Amino acid sequence: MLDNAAKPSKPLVQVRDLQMHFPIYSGLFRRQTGAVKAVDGVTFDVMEGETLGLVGESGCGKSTCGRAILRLYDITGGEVAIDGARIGKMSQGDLRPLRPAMQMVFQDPQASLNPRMTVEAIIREPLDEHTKLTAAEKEKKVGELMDTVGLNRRFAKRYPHAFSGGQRQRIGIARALALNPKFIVCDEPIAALDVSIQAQVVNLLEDLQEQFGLTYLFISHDLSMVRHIATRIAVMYLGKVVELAPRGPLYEEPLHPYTKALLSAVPEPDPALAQTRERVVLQGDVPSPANPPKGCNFCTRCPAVMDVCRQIEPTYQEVRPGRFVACHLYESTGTADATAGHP
Ligand SMILES: Nc1ncnc2c1ncn2[C@@H]1O[C@H](COP(=O)(O)OP(=O)(O)OP(=O)(O)O)[C@@H](O)[C@H]1O
Repeated sequence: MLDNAAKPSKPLVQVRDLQMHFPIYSGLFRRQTGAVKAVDGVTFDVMEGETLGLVGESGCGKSTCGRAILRLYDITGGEVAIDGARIGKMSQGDLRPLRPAMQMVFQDPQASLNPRMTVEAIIREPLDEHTKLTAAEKEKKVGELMDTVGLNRRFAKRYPHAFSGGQRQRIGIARALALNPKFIVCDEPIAALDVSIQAQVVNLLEDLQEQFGLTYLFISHDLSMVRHIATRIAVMYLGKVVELAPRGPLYEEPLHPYTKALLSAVPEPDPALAQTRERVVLQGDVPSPANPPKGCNFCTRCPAVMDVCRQIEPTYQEVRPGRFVACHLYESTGTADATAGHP
């Protein structure tokens, strides 16, 4: 297991009040009648060399958040800085030279790899687009990348369908590594794989992080898996981060009622902690991100709901060193306002 917690580091990625709203059009004239607030005011840092886990139920906005950070979308609001470069409002042209530094590994290697391209061509494509290497240099680099991710070079001329799910994910990872990135968004990279293969891919990602000093945003709905790979974890609910904490404290003592509920459904390997953990069953469904509740987004399902929660949105604030929570239960104990210091 990788433990970066002790390494002092600086933020590589800074996300501030990020918003990604998808317009809803309806009627004869296709007028905009609303918006899906998939990401609605997310703030966090990803420290150099760390793995920040981003967890939450399906549809809470994790993938949209990852893609918006990489500027695969024109974001609705907020700012993103990568290695000091403010990219939130940059044009795609200005972003181009920065693209090599930030890459993505997708959930479904089957869908994300072009079935009509050989493995060699898939891995070489970013080199074709972003470098002036000669054909021989590219061939050498592709071979090295295949070695790095544990793919046999002999299979370079084969097509993705000839590979297993785990091997296809290795192809996706090799492609993501081709331009020597600093930051990789791993969007549920093992969710589509057999359980027996998942650990191998996680181990590969950890080895690569160590070898190349990579920084990961690791998106997953699987809290027991994230516990093994993430240094810190951000919990999302309905477009917002409700809690962010280092791995140990989050699992030992979750603060936000939503985190408590999520964790109560995860088997706890530590018997002492398992005894103290109360089972929280959430009532009702997640509201639509097109029509989130007034006040706190979680108020319609929160077991600890108070009157204020239905009126006023809680402030996302540092309630203990390194622990950020958006919940009225902790407002009075807050040590900082939302703009002073960041996770
Ligand atoms: N291009 C889009 N246009 C409109 N709505 C979208 C678009 N992409 C995502 N959404 C909506 O935004 C919300 C968040 O979706 P997102 O895929 O980011 O969630 P997620 O947490 O990653 O879920 P999952 O784990 O199922 O992928 C959902 O309600 C989804 O339907």
